[in-house]
Amino acid sequence: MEKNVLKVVTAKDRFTLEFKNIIYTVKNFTAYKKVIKGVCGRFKSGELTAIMGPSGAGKTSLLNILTGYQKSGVQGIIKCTNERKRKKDPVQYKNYSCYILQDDHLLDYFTVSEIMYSTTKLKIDGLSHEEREILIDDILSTLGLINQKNTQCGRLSGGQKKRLSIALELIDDPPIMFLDEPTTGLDSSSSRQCLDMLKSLAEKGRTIVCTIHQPSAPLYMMFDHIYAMADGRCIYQGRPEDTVSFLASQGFLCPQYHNPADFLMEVATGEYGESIEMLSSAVTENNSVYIGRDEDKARTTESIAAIEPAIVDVDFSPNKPPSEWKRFRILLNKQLIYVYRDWTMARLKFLLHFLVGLFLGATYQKSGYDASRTITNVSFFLVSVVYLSYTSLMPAVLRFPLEIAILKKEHFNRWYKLRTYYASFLAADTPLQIIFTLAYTVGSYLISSQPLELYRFAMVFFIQSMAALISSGMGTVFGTLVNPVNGTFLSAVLTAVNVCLAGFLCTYPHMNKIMYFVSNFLYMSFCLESIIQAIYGYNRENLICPEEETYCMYKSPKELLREVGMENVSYWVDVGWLMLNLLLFRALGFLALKYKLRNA
Ligand SMILES: Nc1ncnc2c1ncn2[C@@H]1O[C@H](COP(=O)(O)OP(=O)(O)OP(=O)(O)O)[C@@H](O)[C@H]1O
Repeated sequence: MEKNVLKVVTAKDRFTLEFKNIIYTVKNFTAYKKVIKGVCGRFKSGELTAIMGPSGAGKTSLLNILTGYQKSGVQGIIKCTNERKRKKDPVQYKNYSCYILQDDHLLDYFTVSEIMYSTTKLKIDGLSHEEREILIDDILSTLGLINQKNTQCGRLSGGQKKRLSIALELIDDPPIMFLDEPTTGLDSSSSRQCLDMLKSLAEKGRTIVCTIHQPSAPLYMMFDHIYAMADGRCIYQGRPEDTVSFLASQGFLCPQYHNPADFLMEVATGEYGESIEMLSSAVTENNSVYIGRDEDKARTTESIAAIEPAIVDVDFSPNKPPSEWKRFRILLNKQLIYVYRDWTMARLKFLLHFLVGLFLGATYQKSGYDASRTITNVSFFLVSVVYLSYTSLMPAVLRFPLEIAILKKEHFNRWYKLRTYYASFLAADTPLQIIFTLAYTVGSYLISSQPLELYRFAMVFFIQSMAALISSGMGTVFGTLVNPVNGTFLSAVLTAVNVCLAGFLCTYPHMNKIMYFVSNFLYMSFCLESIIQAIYGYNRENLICPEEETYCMYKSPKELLREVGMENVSYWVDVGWLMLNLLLFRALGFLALKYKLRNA
């Protein structure tokens, strides 16, 4: 398959984006603030457009609105038209666009070629291995990344990461591209390379819109269309070479040899007196001139006509995407490779769980059969459940904020559905949690001298795994909804409450009735109850009372069950409640992610 990524876009797939009276209001505690104050404009195919303006002017807000990333608080009309179809709704033209965010969220442990390959599989179905390789080489060569093909993403420079983010979106070749500050953090030569590449893409008929801070004069002149903003209003839109004459017509004379972009920003920030109101009114008047300019229309039609005869095999009908099942397998594979490569994620944790199991087992040695240490043994299981819960909860709380950044970008650009991502996450996370729990349970169970009966071991292992899985689910919810600091605090509070009400530090017969009722909803109380049943229930024989002890109160396991108020507890009912807890937190995790993606 011969494929050139800088192909010409057919007339039918050229999109023009028009927006009218866009108002964006945000709520700051009790007050409302208008961030965008009724702007209008048109971004055409074949043009590289820059949204410019001083910091806080509303550039990113406008871009978020045009991409459909920001929906709440927005009023106005966005219309996307092309030669054959009339599309009015951002949700519809979203299928033809991509949004490259300012921060490049990439998986550090994958090489450029691996991440490109897995993304081609997520985006396009039905290509052979060779065809994918050709497509990848083509895109990487175009973006000057071919020499970094085997470099890990984490080791790329800022500019290379930016180009890789663009390369990933070019795989399914969208005719509309939005980029938030593609040159921020790049030196002048990398900025030029980046704009050169965007310009080439635009010249072939794509609609390319990016925000930019304050370009140098040569970079400014590379754009086809400037959309300048200040204080939520548009203060100039037109060709870069017309900037100086427009400002002069409004009484702002640009000094000779001064960069027009700098001058525009100086005027925007009020260095030459109050200007925003006047300029935005002038732009509104001129809008009809720019938008409806006959000469422009003629130019567009002309350029399409000139390009069309050269078109070969360039239909933009979206590539055939793979089924969500295929995507699930690709994502799962990616997650497993990542877990394998990041040795702290699996190997280090496995080793630590095993060592801590040995350590705690040795600490509670003999407590499993010694009747004088029965209470100590119950505390051993409480400590085990707390340990396994906390070590599953905290990584999820800390990991998810990073995960969401990648998820937002990939989900927004239609790489996969949220449910596919979540299913692959669960499919990778569940066995991991179970393996970690096994690493802990084997050593701790044997060294603390618990009954050597396989079914009791299996019952304890099962409950401890449930504790780890439920906590991981809770961690997903906290990590998604709140920042790591608040997530850590919430986790600590929740664990402390769970420990207090687990039925050991304060036994059920001695517990306040309301607190006893509350404990019925806490997973740790079910965990402890069912483990005590597994160890001391099921007609366990009397424990051994050491010779040096004159009396062992809990020689009979039934006595312990009676004392802690658990003689009528059923292991399987507790398992049922734990399953419900698990389902609840996994479902909440999904809803939290959905909420987060909707309210990006
Ligand atoms: N959700 C929000 N809540 C409160 N204020 C907001 C919100 N979103 C944007 N703003 C405010 O709106 C203004 C414009 O923000 P925006 O990020 O669009 O500016 P910008 O031009 O992209 O700035 P910069 O170049 O510094 O990134 C800022 O004053 C910002 O604080």
